[in-house]
Amino acid sequence: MDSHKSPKETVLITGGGGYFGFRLGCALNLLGVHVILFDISHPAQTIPEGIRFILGDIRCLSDIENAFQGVDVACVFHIASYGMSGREQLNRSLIEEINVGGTDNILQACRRRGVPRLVYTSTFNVIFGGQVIRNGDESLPYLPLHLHPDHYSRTKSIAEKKVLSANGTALERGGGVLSTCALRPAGIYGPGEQRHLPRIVSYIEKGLFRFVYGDPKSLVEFVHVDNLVQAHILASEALKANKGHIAAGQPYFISDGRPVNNFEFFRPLVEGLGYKFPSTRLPLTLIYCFAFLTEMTHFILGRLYNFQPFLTRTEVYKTGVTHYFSLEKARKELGYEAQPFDLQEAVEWFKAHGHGRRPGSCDSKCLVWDGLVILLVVTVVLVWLLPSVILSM
Ligand SMILES: NC(=O)c1ccc[n+]([C@@H]2O[C@H](COP(=O)([O-])OP(=O)(O)OC[C@H]3O[C@@H](n4cnc5c(N)ncnc54)[C@H](O)[C@@H]3O)[C@@H](O)[C@H]2O)c1
Repeated sequence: MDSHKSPKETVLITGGGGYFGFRLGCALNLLGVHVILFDISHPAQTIPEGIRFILGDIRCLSDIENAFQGVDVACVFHIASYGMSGREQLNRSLIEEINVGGTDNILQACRRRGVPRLVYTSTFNVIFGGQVIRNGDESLPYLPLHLHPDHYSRTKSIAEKKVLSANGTALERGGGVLSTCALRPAGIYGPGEQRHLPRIVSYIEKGLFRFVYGDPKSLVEFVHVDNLVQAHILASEALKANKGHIAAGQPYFISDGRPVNNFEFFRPLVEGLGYKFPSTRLPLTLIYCFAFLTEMTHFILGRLYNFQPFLTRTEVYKTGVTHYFSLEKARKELGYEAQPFDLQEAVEWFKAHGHGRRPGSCDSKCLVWDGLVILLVVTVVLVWLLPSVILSM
């Protein structure tokens, strides 16, 4: 953000208590921007001086209106969302209320309060739903809503369309129109990331990371949190009149620009924490069936015990099926250049927080988990084969 020309600009970040929103808020604060973080939960870290935190729910219009009281917000970064991974993925009504209803409320508040710019944090998943995509670009059509394997991706797609079609709508205060754009990030990583990495580390530590799956040549992408911060700041600038509103109404894919096999990407984390990288490779369809069974079990038992599913179908696709996108449009129109990062910082973060293999620490526990994993695989194979055996009788 151009801190020299607009040092007193105020921005509001929904989901500002979360991993990415907080990181973006801190970066903008360092640039001299006035930052308001708006979230239903407090950030995990101490809030730096100069940043204001407002506790509130995007499902509640009055909470949002209160956050806008007494300030002229120049840009909203709409980052808050729900249902991305693990057990959250299976709570359909909450996902819809937050991702769709919450986005409606934010757009309405922007128009009422005369906020001229909004950057929406979308996802690769609005396009990808398990089909192979190599170097796709923004001309690709949205995945039809009924083909989404999960409700989070479906609702992110609905919300992105709402955000982009709100571009150019009249503001009720101060004249002018609302300019909007959407950034579609790959999987986010970085030090202190709390959504994916701790889950992976806990699987490694429990000895559950005993196999990989899918084609070793399959490629996916990731984005370092600071590259994503850079992209959001550039997108906010590219919505301004002095940049010809070039980003207005536009979506952009954002990644590190380095397609990589999902499991190879995590190799430095596994080995950096002192564990052996698994050599067993299972077929993708087997794991997909297993994920399906896990989801069914959660559907039946989830009300009694809301356990964390080992993997969901969407997670199997996202990790095992090739999909990567071109950064050309983001480079040309936003000036985005991905910086080189790797998982080393994250490894150091986990070590500093007491993780890492101690000699002889997991051998007996691992035997138990090996037994359980074998049992699960056998169950899945049986459930998989049973219908065809019955049909052939
Ligand atoms: N993490 C990834 O790998 C990934 C990949 C692609 C896209 N995204 C998108 O990036 C964004 C940020 O992801 P993240 O990993 O930082 O997620 P996160 O879960 O750390 O942050 C989301 C924040 O939204 C807040 N929130 C949820 N419901 C809310 C509500 N009703 N009102 C106000 N705040 C609410 C949460 O409390 C949380 O702090 C999300 O929009 C997500 O869809 C993430």
